[in-house]
Amino acid sequence: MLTPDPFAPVPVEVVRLDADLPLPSYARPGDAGADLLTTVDVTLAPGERALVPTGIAIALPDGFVALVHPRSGLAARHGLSILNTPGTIDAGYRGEIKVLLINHDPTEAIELRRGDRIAQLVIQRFERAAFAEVRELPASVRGDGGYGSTGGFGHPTPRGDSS
Ligand SMILES: O=c1ccn([C@H]2C[C@H](O)[C@@H](COP(=O)(O)OP(=O)(O)OP(=O)(O)O)O2)c(=O)[nH]1
Ligand SMILES: [Mg+2]
Repeated sequence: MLTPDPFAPVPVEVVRLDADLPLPSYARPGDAGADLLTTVDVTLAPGERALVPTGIAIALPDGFVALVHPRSGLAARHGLSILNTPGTIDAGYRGEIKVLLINHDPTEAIELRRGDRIAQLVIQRFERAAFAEVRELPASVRGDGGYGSTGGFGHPTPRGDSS
């Protein structure tokens, strides 16, 4: 039986605004994230953020979104993250993809060089909601409990006992 290829690639048109740097690419087969590069040298002091250009602009098919995620290795080793993680690239956006990097390390600056891999782009399908106003929402087990209503690190506390 023919099974559909779950990894059939989604066609995405790309313009290289910086012709000397390569297209985004997947480091390993099956990876979800294609690495994005910085086109500029940038130094981030502890706590500092910067909007960093990647040199690419894309056109996603309708019904798809690209999400800009941090790279875990840079986060673990250097404290580098993305302030608005994940960044949302709308299908209709034709401008340069930029990454809002932030240095969470309390003491060390982070030095990035042009061509360094700073983030990864995950392409997904998404749903659009048809918002329908109602007077009252249907009942649910959770109700309006949130923000730790099930307890802390341990097992969830029984319902009605959030102390
Ligand atoms: O990390 C990001 C996030 C966004 N964008 C671009 C693509 C996206 O389609 C557009 C708008 O992003 P968003 O909707 O998150 O920002 P906003 O503050 O709501 O801006 P707008 O009013 O333009 O929607 O900016 C990036 O290049 N990088
Ligand atoms: Mg917006």
